[in-house]
Amino acid sequence: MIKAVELSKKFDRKQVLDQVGFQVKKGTIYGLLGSNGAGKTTIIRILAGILKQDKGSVLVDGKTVFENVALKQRIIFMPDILYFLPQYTVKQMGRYYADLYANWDQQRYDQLISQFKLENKKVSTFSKGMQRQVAFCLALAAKPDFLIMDEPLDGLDAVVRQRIKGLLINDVAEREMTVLISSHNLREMENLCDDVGIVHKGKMILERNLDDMKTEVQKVQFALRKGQDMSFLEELNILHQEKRGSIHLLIVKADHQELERILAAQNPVILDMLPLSLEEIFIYEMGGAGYAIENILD
Ligand SMILES: Nc1ncnc2c1ncn2[C@@H]1O[C@H](COP(=O)(O)OP(=O)(O)OP(=O)(O)O)[C@@H](O)[C@H]1O
Repeated sequence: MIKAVELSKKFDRKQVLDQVGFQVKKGTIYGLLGSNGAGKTTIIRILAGILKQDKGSVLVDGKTVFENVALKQRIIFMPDILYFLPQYTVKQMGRYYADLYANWDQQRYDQLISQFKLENKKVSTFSKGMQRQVAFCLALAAKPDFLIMDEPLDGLDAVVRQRIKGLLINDVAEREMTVLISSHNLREMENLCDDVGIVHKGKMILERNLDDMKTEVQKVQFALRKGQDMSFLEELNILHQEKRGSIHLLIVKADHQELERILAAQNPVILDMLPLSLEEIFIYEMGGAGYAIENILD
């Protein structure tokens, strides 16, 4: 498990992180979401042991990362700006990682390199997107227990992004790898993460389990007969309500079947339970804090 407790950090006099806390459970993927400058990279650098917080603590498997060599062996940190040893080819980078990481799997590295169709050239001569693919091959072949990545899918085309997501999900399912991934795009994280946390101006403003979120909030449209009593609506936890002609549209925090039962009991003329995207749930749930959400829905 990765556990961050009340992390605070100032740069000069600016409070960049203010008591940020979250947990990434073993064998799950956590998405750290936020717009530019929210504090994601700072959090990730602290987790990776590159930067020291002013206050709070970070524990990985119950231990601190800073200056813990044995623990660092089990963690791969993929920064937003990649660094490769100058002059090193794809194969040479593999040999370098083999020396660093006890779990290194050469066969897997060779497989991944051929799957991504990467030639054995100097990594520095590759495009940014190809360098990112090499970084993923290295990270996955090192078989870390913890993989911490800062905006890793940026600049990759849709096919490669999908392939990488598949590989990550596979390692999480098979080896119980624990993943923390930062992103400024909620849609990108929707089919990847188990949990997400939204950081805004250095504060954690919302943390949710995505499966729970999808089962807890419903969208429904219905129409009743003219003049029919609507007082049953007062019993519902309505996040959003609209009326178009005789049709009512509701976003409600409720169990799917329970809501359907309540509405069906009114003998409606029309009753449709509608699909709801994660984006819509966030927008309605966040209410007044919508400003922080808009930027991660591009
Ligand atoms: N070394 C530093 N010195 C001074 N200020 C810094 C430093 N690193 C980050 N900051 C400031 O801290 C704030 C948070 O930056 P951070 O890089 O953590 O945000 P982010 O969420 O990763 O943003 P982005 O999505 O743009 O990468 C910003 O206001 C940034 O200017």
